Amino acid sequence: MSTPPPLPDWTIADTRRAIRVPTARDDKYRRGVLGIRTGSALYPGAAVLSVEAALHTGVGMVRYLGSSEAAGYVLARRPEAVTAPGRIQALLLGSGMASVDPDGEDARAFASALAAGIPGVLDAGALHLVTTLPTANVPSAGPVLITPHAGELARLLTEAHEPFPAIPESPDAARAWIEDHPAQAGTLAAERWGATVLVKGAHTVIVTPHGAVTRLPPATAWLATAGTGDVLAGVIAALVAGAEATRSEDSGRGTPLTHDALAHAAAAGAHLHALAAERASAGGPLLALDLARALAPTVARVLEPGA
Ligand SMILES: NC(=O)C1=CN([C@@H]2O[C@H](COP(=O)(O)OP(=O)(O)OC[C@H]3O[C@@H](n4cnc5c(N)ncnc54)[C@H](O)[C@@H]3O)[C@@H](O)[C@H]2O)[C@@H](O)CC1
Ligand SMILES: Nc1ncnc2c1ncn2[C@@H]1O[C@H](COP(=O)(O)OP(=O)(O)O)[C@@H](O)[C@H]1O
Repeated sequence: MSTPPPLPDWTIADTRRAIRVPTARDDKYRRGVLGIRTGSALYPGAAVLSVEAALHTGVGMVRYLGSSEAAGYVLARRPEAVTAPGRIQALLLGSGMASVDPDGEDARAFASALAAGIPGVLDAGALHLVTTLPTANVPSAGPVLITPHAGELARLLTEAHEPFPAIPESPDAARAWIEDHPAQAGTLAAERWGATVLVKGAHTVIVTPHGAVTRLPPATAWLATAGTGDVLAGVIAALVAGAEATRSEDSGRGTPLTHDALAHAAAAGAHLHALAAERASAGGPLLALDLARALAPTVARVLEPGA
């Protein structure tokens, strides 16, 4: 296959445009509410990290709708999170979860959010749901973003019902190929499953189903530590909730967020994550929770005139 055309380099101004800055007319609901289904008895920390990241990126409210085991940790750390169900502008599913049952409650909740036109983000244990989404070809459905690392994308591509000829059969060889060709691998998945794909790693790229590719500048390799991907999912999902809040204010129901807008939020989220990593690391080791806390001053810095 041919290499998709790269877009121009990503800039601070591009990231700034993805941040929904509150105005005097806003309240917490108008700013956007993010639903989060992350964490599990096995990985409760991932729930804390994704919620922390979303709140520090800036969102009107987080509804934490994940496991009751993880909810206790989330609320102990962040009483700002609300566990009551209700309206949301975006839904994040999968960080810190073992393989999500396609017929279970989490998958059903995700599918009904999409059917209602709400954008969705799939991470970690929920990535495989992208292969069976009932709304993949429904124009009024919310668009889906998936955020795999090379190993997770290798599993998706090698286990696909209809094989991909370009992809080596063994998951290890496929992973190595994806690390060398993240844009091509992301394009295969995006075109096959009608989702926007963010391939994370040393070279993060975002691909839309119609083949637009965004490449992020390289981030610090101190990011290669447990929990930073859970933070990334929370950052991006918060920006998606803000984008959906703006879209619904401007256009109402019936015209869901476009994949271009979803990809823009994903790239801006990855950029904020990389800038916050610089701040949290300062040239040394960084911890995922400190990365999440560094997001608020990073957003402020990006919004400064002339940044
Ligand atoms: N604090 C938390 O709660 C965290 C939760 N996490 C969650 O953990 C789940 C699994 O994520 P992963 O990225 O680990 O999943 P992966 O499936 O990418 O990683 C597991 C793979 O790594 C291999 N592996 C494990 N230990 C290894 C070692 N010491 N040396 C070499 N290979 C090794 C395993 O054999 C397996 O193939 C996700 O749901 C994720 O969200 C992670 O984000 C880490 C932090
Ligand atoms: N070598 C690296 N250089 C720069 N960024 C990296 C590197 N390795 C990982 N990252 C980033 O760190 C994060 C790791 O995510 P992930 O693998 O899902 O970790 P976890 O599952 O522990 O949360 C991603 O944002 C990824 O882009």
